[in-house]
Amino acid sequence: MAVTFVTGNAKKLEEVQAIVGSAMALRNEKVDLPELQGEPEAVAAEKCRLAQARIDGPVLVEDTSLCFNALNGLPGVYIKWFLEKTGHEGLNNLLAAYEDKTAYAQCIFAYSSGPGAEPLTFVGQTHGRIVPARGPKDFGWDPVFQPDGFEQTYAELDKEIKNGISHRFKALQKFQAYVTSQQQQQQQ
Ligand SMILES: O=P(O)(O)OP(=O)(O)OP(=O)(O)OC[C@H]1O[C@@H](n2cnc3c(O)ncnc32)[C@H](O)[C@@H]1O
Ligand SMILES: [Mg+2]
Repeated sequence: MAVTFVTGNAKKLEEVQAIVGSAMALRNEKVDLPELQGEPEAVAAEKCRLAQARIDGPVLVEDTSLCFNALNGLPGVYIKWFLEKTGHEGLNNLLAAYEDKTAYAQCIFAYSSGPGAEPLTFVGQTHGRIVPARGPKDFGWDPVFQPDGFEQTYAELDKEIKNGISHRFKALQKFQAYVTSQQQQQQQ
């Protein structure tokens, strides 16, 4: 049965489709789920329960955090509001008082196989640092995040390169490995 990926974010959906390709049957439902608070895994799991309440069958959601090491992981799951209210410059300014500009991007997919099933979570992280904005401004905080090992920001990197090293890619790899293992068990 096709898995329904629930997100209100068209750019996320594009990346998920590009990463998964034809390997998995995914359909999309565009629902604006509430922005929850708490620890990232708990937020992703609760988001999945809320999505499952609206969708019959297997459901997948993801929640993305941008975590500054100098701030012990904040803005974290609240990055959406920080970005919206302070912009790229504000994100840089948050770190003005600190030497340490390192950060990590984190994606947590939460999957429920059907109503009543407890969500499973799959975490992916990519480490890097926060820099003044460079590159196209069409996806979130991509212009201010420069992944380790690269001279370009996420926004400046070719899409295929971002999708081969990203927090989203790493989390999806784990999710896809889980799905494959489930399919193998069913065949036995
Ligand atoms: O409906 P959902 O899936 O929740 O979509 P959303 O846009 O609300 O997404 P989140 O709640 O996960 O909030 C994450 C924020 O980070 C942004 N974001 C997510 N993934 C990103 C990425 O790979 N690069 C840059 N910005 C990203 C996104 O636009 C939001 O502002
Ligand atoms: Mg959201």
